[in-house]
Amino acid sequence: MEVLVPFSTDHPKSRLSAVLTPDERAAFALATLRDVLDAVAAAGGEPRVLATGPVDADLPCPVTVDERPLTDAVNAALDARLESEANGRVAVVMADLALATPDALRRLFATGREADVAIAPGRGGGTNALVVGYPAFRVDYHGASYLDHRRIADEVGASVRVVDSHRLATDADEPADLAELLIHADADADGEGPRAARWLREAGFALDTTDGRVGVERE
Ligand SMILES: Nc1nc2c(ncn2[C@@H]2O[C@H](COP(=O)(O)OP(=O)(O)OP(=O)(O)O)[C@@H](O)[C@H]2O)c(=O)[nH]1
Ligand SMILES: C[C@H](OP(=O)(O)O)C(=O)O
Repeated sequence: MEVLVPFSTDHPKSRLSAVLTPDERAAFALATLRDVLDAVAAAGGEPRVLATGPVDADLPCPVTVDERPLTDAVNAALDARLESEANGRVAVVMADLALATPDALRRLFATGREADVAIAPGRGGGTNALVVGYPAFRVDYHGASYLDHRRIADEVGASVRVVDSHRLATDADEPADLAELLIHADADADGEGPRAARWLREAGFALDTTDGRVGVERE
């Protein structure tokens, strides 16, 4: 299954600007993208990065550059693929799913074969990953896009399955998400763990468990 991985090269991860400089945000976003591409390939998907501009790095898969906003770029890519492939399916997996594992993605892809649309919601109402096998379905990202995607599927008569996955629900959007990333990368790491968590540790981030909800602190 082809797996589109949208990636913003413009001002990535602006919601992390309180804790990371622009160069750090770009490096962290790239580390996370690489983790996601590896996990997609290990799950049997064929990743393709859908980027807003050229990616200044060697990536293990093709890159399509489309400067349009996220929703327009993804819909154009879905159109091109679903029209030409009868019964074909395309997945869209966000590049900031720092905890995505091959197992979690395999489950997403398998669920996507059982319905017209499979959605892995993000915490906070976003759509972190989906599989589309229904040409009339269109994405509409931002805001509570999980609810919007369910409504759109309903309107066009597409069946929906929801993938309930902690790993796919966690995206690296805000400083609190970095704690989530360190917690689970630490618990599951064999060897050095994924690049994104390693990058955070090397940048001096550690869990802050001193009081209340666990967060991150930086040396
Ligand atoms: N191709 C493409 N990808 C995008 C675009 N905007 C965001 N993305 C990617 O879509 C995913 C979800 O993005 P968001 O979390 O909404 O945005 P972000 O740029 O990562 O972070 P913020 O600036 O904090 O909103 C990430 O993988 C982004 O790299 C866009 O306009 N085009
Ligand atoms: C793209 C957007 O991501 P978020 O801003 O919720 O991370 C969404 O899932 O609709």
